[in-house]
Amino acid sequence: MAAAAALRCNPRPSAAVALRGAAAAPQVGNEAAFELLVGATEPCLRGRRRGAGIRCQRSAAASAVVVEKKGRAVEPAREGANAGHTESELTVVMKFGGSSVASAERMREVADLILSFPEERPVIVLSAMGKTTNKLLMAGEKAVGCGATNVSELDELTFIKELHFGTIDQLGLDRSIVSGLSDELEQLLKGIAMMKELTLRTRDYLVSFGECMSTRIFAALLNKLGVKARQYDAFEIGFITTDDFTNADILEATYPAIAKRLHGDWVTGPAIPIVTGFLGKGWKTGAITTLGRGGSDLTATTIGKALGLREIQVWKDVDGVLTCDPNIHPNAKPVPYLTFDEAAELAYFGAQVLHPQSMRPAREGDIPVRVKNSYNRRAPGTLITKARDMSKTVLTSIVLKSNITMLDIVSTRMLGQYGFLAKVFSIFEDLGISVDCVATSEELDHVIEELEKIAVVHLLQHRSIISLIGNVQRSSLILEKAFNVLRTNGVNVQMISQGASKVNISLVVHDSEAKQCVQALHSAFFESGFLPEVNDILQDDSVAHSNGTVYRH
Ligand SMILES: Nc1ncnc2c1ncn2[C@@H]1O[C@H](COP(=O)(O)OP(=O)(O)O)[C@@H](O)[C@H]1O
Ligand SMILES: N[C@@H](CC(=O)OP(=O)(O)O)C(=O)O
Repeated sequence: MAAAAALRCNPRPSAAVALRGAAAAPQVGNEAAFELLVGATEPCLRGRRRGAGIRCQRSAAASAVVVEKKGRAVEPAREGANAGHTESELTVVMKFGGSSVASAERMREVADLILSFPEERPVIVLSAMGKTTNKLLMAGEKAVGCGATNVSELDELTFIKELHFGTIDQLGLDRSIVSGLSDELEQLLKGIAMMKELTLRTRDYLVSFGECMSTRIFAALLNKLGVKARQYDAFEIGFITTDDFTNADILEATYPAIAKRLHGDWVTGPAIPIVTGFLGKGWKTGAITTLGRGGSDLTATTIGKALGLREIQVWKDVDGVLTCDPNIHPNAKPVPYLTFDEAAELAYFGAQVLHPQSMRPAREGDIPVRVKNSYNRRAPGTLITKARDMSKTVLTSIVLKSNITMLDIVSTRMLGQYGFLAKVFSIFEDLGISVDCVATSEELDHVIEELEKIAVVHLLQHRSIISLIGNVQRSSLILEKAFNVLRTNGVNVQMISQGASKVNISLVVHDSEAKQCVQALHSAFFESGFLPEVNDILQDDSVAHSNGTVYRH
């Protein structure tokens, strides 16, 4: 597991506690300091996305800027989330994650679920079956050292073949749907074994087999059920990305390209499009890229925006976005409504339920996102929109990101605050490391070596970031309650930071105390009657959207 880092820059040795800063325009006063929170796998940097001038995780800023500059999708996409749709148009995108399509039985249920909405004309986005992506990665790692002759015997390869061919058999489909891909996969693993290396580019090609196979099987199932479906590999229909293998960003050209292809095909011969999630094509290399783990959510929202669909649905194995990770607290309960900002913040700070970049296209297209449970269709889920009534909201959700490394940086030279901060950022930039993506200790070593030329650097490992997502207009109330809980539990908070987006307060604590902290905070905020309004909201099954439309579950 890659280490993550929280970074605290203190240009004035006298400043004791680092409280926020904006990298774009550090308005730090004489006594204040500057701090960053940086994460390995997800971004946690204040100000980073707001123009910090450094490379962002997943190069998100790059593509986002292009999108914003050039505006939204072109024809035939419709304007706005609520544009009227004619019979000839696709209406929603429904994304099903790996857990939703993990077996033949699950595929049947998902087919049944889709068909239970006869009024919809959906685009379907699928992830790889179950844990296929992990197995493919493991097979690749093992292939590097096992020798070409032993590849066929790799447990992971056997598992993947059995899962997919077994599913095909149980569904009464033809094995030829994926046999070519299966052979190609084995060949690729042999190639990796011969080369004794697994590059990021090869890694993306390798994991693409998961989505390529699941979508072929599912399209064949629908066709067998008498429902016309057409399979698409995202990298063949216009998902154009940067060439940042394993973490590619979707480029602007994607929107008109996929709109043209999907809409055009639908009009000439209606068939439910079944699209591979997670995958794209690098614009320079032409090679298969992936959008980062969990990237199928982003595929779905990209399609939603491109086609100007009425709604984006992401079907998971939980009853929506919950008040915290259910693996940390069994009493985590669904959050009925969220804004795009809240959902994005939640995802950025580590809630596994949504891909960190996935809210961007939905927000830009103003398309509501509904998070639903494919195992429990009747659960209302979470509706994510541009705005919601925050008057009763205090706290929405608590997110934990563990295994963070904190860098305490104290200036040793008279560079002045601005110069010092600029230098700190440029060190990361020069090393080609995203400050929120300091992935390995080796990378950290280089950073520290450089930083030590201008500062005294303390490395504090095994830290966790606890993010309190909610109404920061009520930050005093949140902090009062949170510190009360932490004090009662004898926990020492090592850093505190409030996001510029006004929906997030982050606390850094030691890893060993983090889980217990989240549990205590969850109990205090969501289970002790402190927030009766949450229960009020749960009773209410509708919410007024900013444009006056009332959405109902
Ligand atoms: N705040 C949260 N709300 C809901 N689920 C969460 C949260 N934090 C972590 N999770 C985890 O995220 C999982 C769902 O995300 P993911 O596995 O990516 O779904 P899928 O593969 O179906 O797209 C849940 O099973 C849950 O364990
Ligand atoms: N299969 C990819 C992409 C994805 O989105 O998966 P899921 O929807 O199951 O999180 C992954 O495991 O990362």
